[in-house]
Amino acid sequence: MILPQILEAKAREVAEACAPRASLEEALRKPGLGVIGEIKRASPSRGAFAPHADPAAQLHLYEEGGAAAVSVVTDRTFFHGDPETLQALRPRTSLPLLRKDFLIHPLQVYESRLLGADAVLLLACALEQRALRELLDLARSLGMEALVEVHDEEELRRVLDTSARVLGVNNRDLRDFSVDLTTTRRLVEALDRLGGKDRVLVSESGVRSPEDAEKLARWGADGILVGEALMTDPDPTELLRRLRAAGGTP
Ligand SMILES: O=P(O)(O)OC[C@@H](O)[C@@H](O)c1c[nH]c2ccccc12
Repeated sequence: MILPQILEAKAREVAEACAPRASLEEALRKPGLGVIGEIKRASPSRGAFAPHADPAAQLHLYEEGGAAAVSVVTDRTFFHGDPETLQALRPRTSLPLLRKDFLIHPLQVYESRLLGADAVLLLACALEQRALRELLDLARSLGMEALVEVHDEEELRRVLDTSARVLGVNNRDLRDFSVDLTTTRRLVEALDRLGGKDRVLVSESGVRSPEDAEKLARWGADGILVGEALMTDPDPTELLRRLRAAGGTP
C-alpha cells in the first residue's frame, strides 16, 4: 500500500509549511527600539509618494539599516500595493515579513501564509470580537503571528481580552488622517494600568525623525513602524540607523 506513505509524507509537508518561521515578537523583544520598515508606494492620506520605488532594493536598504522586520502593504486599490510583491520578497530575506492589508475573512489569512508572510495585520476597528479571535487563532495555527492595531483605549481593552501578543498603536486617526504621536504615550499608560505589560507594543504612523523615535522609546514603545519617511528619504539605511540609535538600540 502506497497511500499511507503518501499521506505520511503529506502530513510532514503540511507541518513544515505551518511551522513558525522568523518571529516578529522575538525581534521586537530585543533590547532597544526595534524598527519595522514598511514598503508602501501610496496612501489615501498622502497620494502616491514613491510610485517608482523598487521593493527588492528597499528591502535590502532596510536590512542594511538593521530593521527588526519588514512590513509590506499589499492593498492595490487604496495603497497601490500588491500581494505578488510580498511573494517576490519572501526568498530574499530571513527577516520577519508582515503583510499589511485589511483582513476581514479567513481566506485572506490562508492567502497571507501562501504568499510567505510571517505575520499579518489585524485591525481591531475593522473586526468584531469574534472575528478578531477567529483570525488570530487561524493565523497562529498556520504558524503566523499577528500585529493587532488599536486607536483608542476601548479597542485596547478588547484586544487585551484576546491572545494577541503584539499590539500596534496607530498614531493616525483614520477618521481625519491627523497624526498625534502622544496617542502612543496615552495607550502605553493605559496598557500598564490594564495589566498588559507582557504584551509587545509597536507605535505606528507619522514617525519621521530620530527625535520622534527617542520620544516613543522613552514613552515605552518596544518598536516603531515607519513607512513614508523611509520610502521618501534619499538614504533610508542611514535614517533607519539613526532611528534605532535615538531609540537606544545597542
Ligand atoms: O507611512 P507612515 O506614516 O510611517 O505609516 C506607516 C503605517 O503605520 C501605515 O502605513 C499604516 C498603519 N495602519 C495601517 C493599516 C493598513 C495600511 C497601512 C497602515
